[in-house]
Amino acid sequence: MFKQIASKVHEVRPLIHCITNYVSANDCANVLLACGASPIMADDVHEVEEITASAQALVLNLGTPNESKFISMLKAGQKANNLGIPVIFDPVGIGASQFRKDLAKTLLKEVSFSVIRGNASEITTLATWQNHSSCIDTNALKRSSYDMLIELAKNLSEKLGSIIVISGEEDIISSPHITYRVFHGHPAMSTITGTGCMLTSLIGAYCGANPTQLLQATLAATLAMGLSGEQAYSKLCQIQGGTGSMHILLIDAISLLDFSKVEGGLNYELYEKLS
Ligand SMILES: Nc1ncnc2c1ncn2[C@@H]1O[C@H](COP(=O)(O)OP(=O)(O)O)[C@@H](O)[C@H]1O
Ligand SMILES: Cc1ncsc1CCOP(=O)(O)O
Ligand SMILES: [Mg+2]
Repeated sequence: MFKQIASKVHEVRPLIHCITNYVSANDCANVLLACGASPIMADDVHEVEEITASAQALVLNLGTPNESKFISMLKAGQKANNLGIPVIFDPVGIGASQFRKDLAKTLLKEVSFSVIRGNASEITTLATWQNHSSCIDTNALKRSSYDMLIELAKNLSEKLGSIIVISGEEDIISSPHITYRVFHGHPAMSTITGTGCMLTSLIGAYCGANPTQLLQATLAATLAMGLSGEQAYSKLCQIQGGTGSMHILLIDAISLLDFSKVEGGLNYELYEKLS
């Protein structure tokens, strides 16, 4: 199934419209090319609706926000919603300023997101804005922090109607009723900037090419990123490279990934609550 989802990206070559930050924009464009998609970064208000209309997915990334980029995000997001194009949101550094929080709150109100991907701190910040009693299960607080994050992802997904991805040492992918845990990746991935943004773009590509299977596409993209991180790190050790090489090796690995050739199999599971 994952092989089929990934192959579809190469077949369809979906155009992915990214309104994103200037730190990782180039990496995201290269990751999209590496997985078989076609990137377009465009954020001027005069063209975003037209570009979104010709795209198969829209990625909104809050990494370097400003007022005019925000207006563009709103317009592009609403256009995508009207046309049924999946919209993916990356709330980068959402806890860092009141400005980012206000922008994200408005986006969540005005745009319907197919997928929201962030690290644990970003998604926890989003969850605290929702109704506490339904979002944070107090029994879950007593269990391990991953159990707690899983409950939080599930509840947030139900509340917002979006697939929630919490990335990190373990990745959580949750719809309201189905939750997966992915155990791939490597700590070296967080020694370079933009790996989260790259994962969000990859999710955009996989969803854009597989719009009727958004949960499976999101899971496949998350597995693809984790596996690529592992393969990049293993090559990095062979060449005794540093973080600059890790950056390049990661993009290499995404372009070379073949799900049918994954040694050791895929390490993920459907989460089932024990209590
Ligand atoms: N300690 C880790 N072990 C394994 N994979 C990791 C680790 N930290 C990050 N990753 C991987 O790096 C990618 C980016 O995740 P993350 O670092 O959470 O995003 P962000 O850059 O937005 O904070 C994901 O594919 C995630 O699985
Ligand atoms: C460092 C930085 N500053 C603004 S956006 C950005 C990149 C963040 O990328 P990621 O969340 O993927 O590490
Ligand atoms: Mg991030």
